[in-house]
Amino acid sequence: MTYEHIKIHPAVDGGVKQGRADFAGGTLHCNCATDKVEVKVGGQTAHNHVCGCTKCWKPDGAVFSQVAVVGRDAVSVTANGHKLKIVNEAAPIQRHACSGCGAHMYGRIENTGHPFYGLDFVHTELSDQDGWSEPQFAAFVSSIIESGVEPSRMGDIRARLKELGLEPYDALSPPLMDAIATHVAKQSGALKA
Ligand SMILES: N[C@@H](CCC(=O)N[C@@H](CSCO)C(=O)NCC(=O)O)C(=O)O
Ligand SMILES: [Zn+2]
Ligand SMILES: [Zn+2]
Repeated sequence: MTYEHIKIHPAVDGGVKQGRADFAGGTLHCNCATDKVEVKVGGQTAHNHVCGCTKCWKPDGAVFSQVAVVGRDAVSVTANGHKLKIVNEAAPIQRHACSGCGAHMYGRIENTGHPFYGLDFVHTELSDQDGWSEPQFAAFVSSIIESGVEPSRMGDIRARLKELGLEPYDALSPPLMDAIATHVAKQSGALKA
């Protein structure tokens, strides 16, 4: 039995494409026909994953987003930055979206106490270049129900994610959850800083 007919995200539906260890970054463009917002990412991304949460940007028709992190110092807006608007200033991840096409160009954490402060969130499918790090797991899988996916479809969707080698989690992956908990424990004093 294959679950190939279950669509997750265009970047993985045909199989997960491996990244290149020597890839040193590239350029993202929004989906506007003209005056595209351009963002330079000056390094390879990490922790790429598909995310089912309602906050991450998904291409039309996709059930999951695909999102990775990179150091904030590596991210710069190189064209048409005037089109960018922050989706929700109050969210931990401030997503800078193109007001023309809606694509999220980068998500930035401004709270210096956040476990992931220093990392920006980017969607490397907005780049024409090959070599970006491949998605490694599926996060916030149960959250797709919040976007209207029928709960009865969850078994097939999780089976497809496993078939693609994207282990499904209902939060982030265990290493990332451990990193968050370690940060919190160091802040509270439960662990030595
Ligand atoms: N059920 C909620 C979950 C939203 C959520 O917590 N999303 C995570 C992961 S986004 C990238 O992996 C998060 O860190 N959000 C912070 C933010 O969005 O600013 C839902 O689906 O909405
Ligand atoms: Zn645009
Ligand atoms: Zn998300």
